[in-house]
Amino acid sequence: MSPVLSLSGVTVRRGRKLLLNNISWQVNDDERWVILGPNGAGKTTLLQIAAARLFPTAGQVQILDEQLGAVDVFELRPRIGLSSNAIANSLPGHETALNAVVTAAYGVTGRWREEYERFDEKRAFSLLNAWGVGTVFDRPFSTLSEGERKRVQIARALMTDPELLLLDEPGAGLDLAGREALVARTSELMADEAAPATVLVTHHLEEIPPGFTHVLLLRDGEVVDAGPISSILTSQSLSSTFDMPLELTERHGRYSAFMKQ
Ligand SMILES: Nc1ncnc2c1ncn2[C@@H]1O[C@H](COP(=O)(O)OP(=O)(O)OP(=O)(O)O)[C@@H](O)[C@H]1O
Repeated sequence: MSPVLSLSGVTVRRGRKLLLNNISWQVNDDERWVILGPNGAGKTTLLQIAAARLFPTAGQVQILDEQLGAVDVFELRPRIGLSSNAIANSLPGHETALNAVVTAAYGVTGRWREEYERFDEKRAFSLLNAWGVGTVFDRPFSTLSEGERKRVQIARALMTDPELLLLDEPGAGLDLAGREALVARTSELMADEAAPATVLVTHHLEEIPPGFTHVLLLRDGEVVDAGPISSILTSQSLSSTFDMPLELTERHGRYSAFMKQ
């Protein structure tokens, strides 16, 4: 077990607003973390830091044994798989699903004049297949359904065989069957010993795939609690995080929560 991500006293300030306040957090290579918290809690900001796409105003960030601020982020980023709305929005809509994935190998979003190795295209295709979207490989990204896009994005995030995988709301906008398929596939990936350390941001407890080991609860840019899901995710900790009396239920490794009646 060794750390892949380590934050110490991390603060992000924009004007007078503190987006993150004095966050200390460590992710080890065999851990799968979920980040939960209300709208505006700072989840995406935290993930952007973990992805080496944002520098903190104060504090230290160590990613894959490199110190943020003292490393060339363009060398570090290919070692981190990121699936987020921001990345999806930067993918040119006319690019095919296959190109949306294969371009990750070159750290770009659109195909230009690069000569892609046959090996890369084969890997991109097999990732599309593994995520159940192999049949849409030649369709423009903009014509894909939300569920197809989300799966293409995850395939893209895995293209460079990352050591750290960051998924920002991968289930947002999916219908029930799409969500369940995504949860099942992610859970399968997490069960693979070779899978990278993973951090998943979600709004819905139903989207936590079985196999996730840890949870970080965030509120107003501060950590409410963090640690193993089995001990940290409770009705009480959720109620404090969301400032509402909530009752947590767990069944076969799946979670949900409702307002206490
Ligand atoms: N450049 C900025 N200047 C000022 N405030 C900002 C800036 N960027 C983000 N914020 C604010 O920081 C807070 C945290 O944003 P962030 O997107 O990290 O939250 P989140 O937990 O991911 O929210 P959501 O669940 O709604 O996606 C929000 O209140 C947001 O409005």
